[in-house]
Amino acid sequence: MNQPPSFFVTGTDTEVGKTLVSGALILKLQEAGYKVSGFKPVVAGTYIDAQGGQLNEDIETLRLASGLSAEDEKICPYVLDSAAAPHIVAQKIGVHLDTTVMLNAFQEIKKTVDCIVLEGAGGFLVPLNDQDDLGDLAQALDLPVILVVGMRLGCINHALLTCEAIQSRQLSIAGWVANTLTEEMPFLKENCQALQDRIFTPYLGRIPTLPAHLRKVENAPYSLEALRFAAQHIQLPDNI
Ligand SMILES: Nc1ncnc2c1ncn2[C@@H]1O[C@H](COP(=O)(O)OP(=O)(O)OP(=O)(O)O)[C@@H](O)[C@H]1O
Ligand SMILES: C[C@H](N)[C@H](N)CCCCCC(=O)O
Ligand SMILES: [Mg+2]
Repeated sequence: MNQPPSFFVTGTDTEVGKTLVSGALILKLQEAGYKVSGFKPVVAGTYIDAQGGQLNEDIETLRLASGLSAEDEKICPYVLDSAAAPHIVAQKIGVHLDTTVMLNAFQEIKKTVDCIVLEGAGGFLVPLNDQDDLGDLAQALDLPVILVVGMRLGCINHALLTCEAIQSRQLSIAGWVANTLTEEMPFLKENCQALQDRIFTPYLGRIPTLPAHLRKVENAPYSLEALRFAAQHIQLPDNI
């Protein structure tokens, strides 16, 4: 069996469904027979769970999808408490977000799995420190990118800008996903078509609005059921 590539999942913005799609991709790669782990280079925003543990929703979702327990491999080297731009939160507490630390953490996990689904933080050019941003990390890893488009007004421009930024770094876009954040988006079909007409990379599918019982609750990860629902509506990039 060929080794699949790892993927860098980015989005048109923060809160567009990158975690939902990353979890769904992990499930699909597992279904295809691969050992997969999620990875986050940095998270910003934690909550305290019933057992008093300090957790992050994205890490817990990726851990759940990957079938990892809390004791397993650490899938995020930087866990910051405040839900804000990571480089600002880090600076406030005197932490330098170091891309080398992220690259090393990624490579360590890579030794234990066939492939990694890395979820970015916010959009593609979110800064990590005064020099580097997430696009630099994607470039250093040289990973194919999967773009999640959160279907809301403004997403056409955001999607096209993001594609330009990815391609200007000589990275390939393995595909893009339309994620229907709300049912009420006017002209949803036309917006999807406008994107398909302008993004010349594989369209991996459209995730409908999650049914009410699958919606994510605050301070908790997505359920496996929600990730399975999303997985049913997307396909893996070709040749996997
Ligand atoms: N298809 C969908 N239907 C309904 N709600 C959705 C859908 N996709 C995402 N959401 C909601 O949008 C919010 C953001 O989703 P998610 O956490 O996956 O985004 P993200 O891009 O990973 O955000 P971040 O930048 O914080 O990592 C969540 O509250 C989630 O429940
Ligand atoms: C806290 C949030 N959920 C994300 N993890 C980080 C989003 C950073 C956005 C920064 C920006 O583009 O202005
Ligand atoms: Mg997320």
